[in-house]
Formats: sequence, C-alpha cells, structure tokens
Amino acid sequence: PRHLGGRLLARPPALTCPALPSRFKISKIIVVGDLSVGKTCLINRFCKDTFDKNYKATIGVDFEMERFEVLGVPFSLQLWDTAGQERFKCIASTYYRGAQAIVIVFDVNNVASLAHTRQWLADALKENDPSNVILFLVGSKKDLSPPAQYSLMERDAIKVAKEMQAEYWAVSSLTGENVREFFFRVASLTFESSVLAELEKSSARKIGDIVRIHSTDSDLYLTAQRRKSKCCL
Ligand SMILES: Nc1nc2c(ncn2[C@@H]2O[C@H](COP(=O)(O)OP(=O)(O)OP(=O)(O)O)[C@@H](O)[C@H]2O)c(=O)[nH]1
Ligand SMILES: [Mg+2]
Repeated sequence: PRHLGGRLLARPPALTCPALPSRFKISKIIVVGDLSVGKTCLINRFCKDTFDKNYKATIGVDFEMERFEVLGVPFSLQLWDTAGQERFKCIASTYYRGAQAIVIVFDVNNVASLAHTRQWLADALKENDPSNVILFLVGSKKDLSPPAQYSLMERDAIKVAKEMQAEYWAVSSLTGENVREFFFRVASLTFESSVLAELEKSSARKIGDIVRIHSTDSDLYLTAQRRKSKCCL
C-alpha cells in the first residue's frame, strides 16, 4: 500500500476527499499509549516497512495515510500517531475527536504500561462516542519477551481487553510479526462499520436500498459447483 504522511503542526487535513462521493472512503484511527511503547515503530513498520532502534519521541502528533482496497472498494486509513510523553499529551488529545478506531498500545515487557491503558482509553473516549468506536489493545515488542514470561502477560492483557471490549493483538515491529495482519484487521473492521453506518443513514432516508436477490440454497450450491468445475479445467 502507498502512504502519505507528515507532522501536523496546524490544522488536520480534511477527512473526506471532495472528489470521492461516498462517505466511507477514509477512517480515522488514533494510536495512544505510554511513551516509548512503540507506537511510532508500529506505524512505520506497516507504512514504510522500516524499523529504527533509536528512540525519537513523537512531539504532539504525526499522521500517515494508508490506502487499501476492500472488496474492490478503495478505502484509506488515516493513522494518527500521538505522543506518549506527558508534556505533549495536551496537544495530542486535541486530535482524538472523530476516531473510528482507537488503538491502545502497551509494551508486553512493561506491566505499568498495560495498567496505564485504561487511562489512555478513558481519555480517548472523552472525545468520541463509545458506542461507535472500535477498540484494539496492542501488546508491542513481543520479540523481547521470552515465551514463559509472555504467556503470563498475555493472560492479564486478555483480561484488560475483555473489560474494554477491545480486540487483543500482540505484535513486534522489529520482526514484523503480526503487524500487517493487525492493520488489515483494523481496515476490515472499520470498513465494515463505515458501510453499516452508510446503510443506516440511507435506510433512514428510504427503505429500498437493500434489495433481496432470490436464491435458494441449491442455487448457491450449483454456483459453487460450476465455479469448481471451471477451475479444474
Ligand atoms: N525490540 C523492539 N524494540 C522496539 C519495538 N518497537 C519499538 N521498539 C523500540 O522502542 C523504542 C520506542 O519506540 P517508539 O515507537 O518511538 O515509541 P513511541 O510509543 O512512539 O514513543 P512516544 O512517541 O514517545 O510516545 C525505540 O527505541 C524502538 O526502537 C519492537 O517491536 N521490538
Ligand atoms: Mg512516537
């Protein structure tokens, strides 16, 4: 996927492109969590396929745009990489509003960073509608965690994720483990919720956008059979 990014100093870019008629083309994703847990590295691994072992604190907020195609429909994720450092939190939190998904990152080798995820979530939810936002809890730096130690941490992380009603993912930006899979999951869930929101709006205007196509189970079976025989030729 291609990306487009930069540091945001002033106004965030417009969330919808006027050339694109549909409203579900771009989803805003915010990435929050303690300083140095690996938020920037996670985004850079996915968007640029790079990894920097030196820590460079994010100042305020950065963003990247990733383009996808979901079921043939162009769809973009606008990834907002926020600063974990306390002194930048105030600037970063002004960008929380209007998120379709909140990604809360902690370091699987740092118990305190997991404990702090509840506060990060609470702060992000202040600016968003809790019933309309998809949550992900991401354990980072899995490569640094010996398996026995990791499984202890995973138990706690799954518990926290359940309480938050978030999906739990463990990743490593150093090795790339699970990074693509994670963002593809974010893209599919946010795409799905955008389509549902769009359908709800349109059915509020008029019932009839959803047309039932008559097909019986046996028709479906026949279609599958036909496809199968074609590919075997
Ligand atoms: N071994 C290992 N190190 C990682 C991984 N991800 C990040 N790091 C290291 O952790 C440090 C912090 O990473 P960043 O991505 O800058 O952390 P951040 O969450 O963006 O920090 P702030 O911008 O201050 O909020 C860097 O030195 C990275 O190289 C990982 O998956 N494995
Ligand atoms: Mg950062």
